[in-house]
Amino acid sequence: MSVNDIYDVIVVGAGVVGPTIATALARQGRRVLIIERDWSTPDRIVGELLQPGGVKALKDLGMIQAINNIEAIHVTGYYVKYGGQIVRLDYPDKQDAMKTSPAKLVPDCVFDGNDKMKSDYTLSSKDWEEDERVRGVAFHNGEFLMNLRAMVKSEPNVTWVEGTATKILRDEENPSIVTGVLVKQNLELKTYSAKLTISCDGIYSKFRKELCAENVPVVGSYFVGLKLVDAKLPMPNRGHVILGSHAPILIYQISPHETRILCAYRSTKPPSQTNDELYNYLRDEVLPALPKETQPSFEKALETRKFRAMPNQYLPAVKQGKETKGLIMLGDSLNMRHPLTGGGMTVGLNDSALLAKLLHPRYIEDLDNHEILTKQLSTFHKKRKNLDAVLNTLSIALYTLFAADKNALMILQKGCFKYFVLGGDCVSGPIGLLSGILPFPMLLFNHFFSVAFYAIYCNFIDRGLLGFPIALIEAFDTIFTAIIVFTPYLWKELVY
Ligand SMILES: Cc1cc2nc3c(=O)[nH]c(=O)nc-3n(C[C@H](O)[C@H](O)[C@H](O)COP(=O)(O)OP(=O)(O)OC[C@H]3O[C@@H](n4cnc5c(N)ncnc54)[C@H](O)[C@@H]3O)c2cc1C
Repeated sequence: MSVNDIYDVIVVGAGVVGPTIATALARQGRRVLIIERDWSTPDRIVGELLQPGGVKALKDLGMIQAINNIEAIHVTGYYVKYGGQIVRLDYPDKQDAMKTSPAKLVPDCVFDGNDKMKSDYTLSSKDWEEDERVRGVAFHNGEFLMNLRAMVKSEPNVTWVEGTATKILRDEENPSIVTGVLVKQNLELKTYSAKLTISCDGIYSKFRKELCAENVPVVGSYFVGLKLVDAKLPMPNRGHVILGSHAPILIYQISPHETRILCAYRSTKPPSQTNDELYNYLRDEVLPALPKETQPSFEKALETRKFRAMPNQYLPAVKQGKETKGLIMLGDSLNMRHPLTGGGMTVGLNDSALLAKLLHPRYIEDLDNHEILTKQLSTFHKKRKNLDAVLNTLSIALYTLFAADKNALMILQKGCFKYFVLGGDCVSGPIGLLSGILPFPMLLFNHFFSVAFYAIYCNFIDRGLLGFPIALIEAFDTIFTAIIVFTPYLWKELVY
């Protein structure tokens, strides 16, 4: 075992979030070590659609170039299909986005490296700049990551190593203080020390239990991913959401020839591929629900039987810096939500931008000043809440409605679609919330319960005069269900 230099910061994990916080802190003059177990291009089905709120955070971090030269596809909103009906949801106006930027959480802080973000931004073509609406972007997750990694590696204050962090090291005299990590590099164990360790080790984080052993992720369902080749989509440059009696299906183009399809699977256990259950579900329930023009590419993908499943987990964030000092969780190791709304990277990148601002040397000169660090982490916990409460609660609530498996949820699902059909604020509000542009929990509350009451109203109309008594009973059940699927999550997100 060898003892290496002491760094200001160790970042564990070079996925989506790790390189951004490492780069931001290095640009503030900190000496940063970033540890990743595998620097080669990952091939994953996660993190392929970045919402406009995430694009903005990436700009804020001075790393917008990471979406360059990867044949990324710009995204202008959503296409939602419910049975035979279709509704188009456009992302919000840029003007609204300017007024409500989540990146303005700490308005008076500017990155030292801000100038770097002006150059070479392929998607900031005239077309992009002149579009009056904000945009999202879809890409190969692996290629996006490789751009982020190239950027962090090029920072003069950054040292990078390939190895697996195996243990968090604590001060012998005061074990509440984290002093670094033990890393397995080839077959050797190395000790790296730092004033601050930031763990961005993702969904299966080894280290989140160091902060709070009781806060464990809950698997709600699975997503099964397939890659479609040269798929025809009814509305290109949009995320496609297909609703019906099946669990929700998501489709978005990730490169000129490839399109991702994620099919939700209502199970808390991974779907077995050893029998035909999954194949039959995809063939019998998913295929007929898809838009006609998309079906041929799906059929081809189905025949390859190359299905990849990922768990959809929920994990509320805990307050950091109190009991364990010198260790911060960021990204999926801190907080997870349902991927249906594609909010994970937006939360992670906004958290990264906010944390970097709060750790700027003008606020905390020495990162081992635990008193100030605890204060800044408390501010971090408070300031991240608005955006994160919106994206996390919305993801869980929408999934519950869209994967409806009981009558009250089906009423809510139908009502939600009909609410979108109304247009105006009934679209701009929800899509502004989902895109990470409107970080207002009360707005989410208003829209959610407007959907619930509208769903009840629509159900009364559908049932007619004769069905009034049934509709009345269903009204109580629906409002009760709406409260149960929504308020505990919003409460957890805002209060803890
Ligand atoms: C099915 C699915 C689809 C999703 N789709 C989207 C989407 O379209 N849009 C969106 O915004 N979000 C999406 N998400 C969420 C998104 O992928 C995550 O929020 C995001 O990747 C989190 O970034 P991260 O850096 O925290 O973790 P990751 O990106 O997973 O990075 C973790 C990194 O840490 C490394 N690592 C782990 N342990 C160690 C260790 N011990 N030592 C060294 N290195 C280590 C890993 O190799 C990896 O590189 C999806 C999630 C799922 C499950």
